[in-house]
Amino acid sequence: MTAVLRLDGVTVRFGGTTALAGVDLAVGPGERVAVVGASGAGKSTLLAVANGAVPPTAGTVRVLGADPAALSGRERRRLRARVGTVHQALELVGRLRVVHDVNAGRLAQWSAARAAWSLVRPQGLPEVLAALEQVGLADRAFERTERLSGGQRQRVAIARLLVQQPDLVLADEPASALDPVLADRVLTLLGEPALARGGALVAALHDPGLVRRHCDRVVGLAEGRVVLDRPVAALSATDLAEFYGAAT
Ligand SMILES: Nc1ncnc2c1ncn2[C@@H]1O[C@H](COP(=O)(O)OP(=O)(O)OP(=O)(O)O)[C@@H](O)[C@H]1O
Repeated sequence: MTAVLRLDGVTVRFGGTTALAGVDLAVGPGERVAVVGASGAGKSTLLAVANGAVPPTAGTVRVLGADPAALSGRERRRLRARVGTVHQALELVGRLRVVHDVNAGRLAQWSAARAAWSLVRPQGLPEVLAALEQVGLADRAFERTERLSGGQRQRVAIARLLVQQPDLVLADEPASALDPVLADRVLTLLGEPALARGGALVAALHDPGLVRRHCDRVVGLAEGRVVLDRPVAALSATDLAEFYGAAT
């Protein structure tokens, strides 16, 4: 069975800082993996390596069966269309209207002409409005993204992923600015579509409750190393809390 995501001996160094140190990780179809660990443990770097944004200093990465570093520009673009990322910094374009920020999720699937025309006349509007409806923002579609609150922007980033329909979802603290009810809803929305297509969800999460309710497996990082890799069902009630406690 081909792993959706596979890291073998991945080390990432930024100058003198080692962000990841020899990480091995294989994520299979249908898995929902929580990446946990203290600030600076390497969670964001792991996600950045997985989406091809950061090349490993050593080791190999395979995303949906391909090595991003070995692909041509066109192949990399095709792979990017199948990987959905919710960044910690969200990477929305505040001056654009919400509808365009949501459609940015499909740019890698569109021709340059269609992408440009979409800024004049938004393409695929029914899907955009349906995605915004799912995150409770249908009435904000034509507002400028910069006028939304932090939690609302986070939901725009989720809607972008919903129209993209990726096979691998990489989410960096996707619910950090949301109230508990919305956080649960967003985690469900993020995971279900990818899993239904035999894909996977890998999410850095700070809330042990979200990990328990929405993930099957926990990978704990400390100083760039994997120090915990266990099914959620095998964690005792206090294990996670202890790991978070020990990791902070
Ligand atoms: N672009 C970069 N340049 C230099 N150092 C970096 C860079 N990105 C990350 N680092 C360093 O690598 C280490 C891991 O950072 P990373 O952002 O992956 O941690 P994290 O677990 O996601 O933290 P947080 O929970 O605070 O987001 C840290 O020491 C960080 O300072």
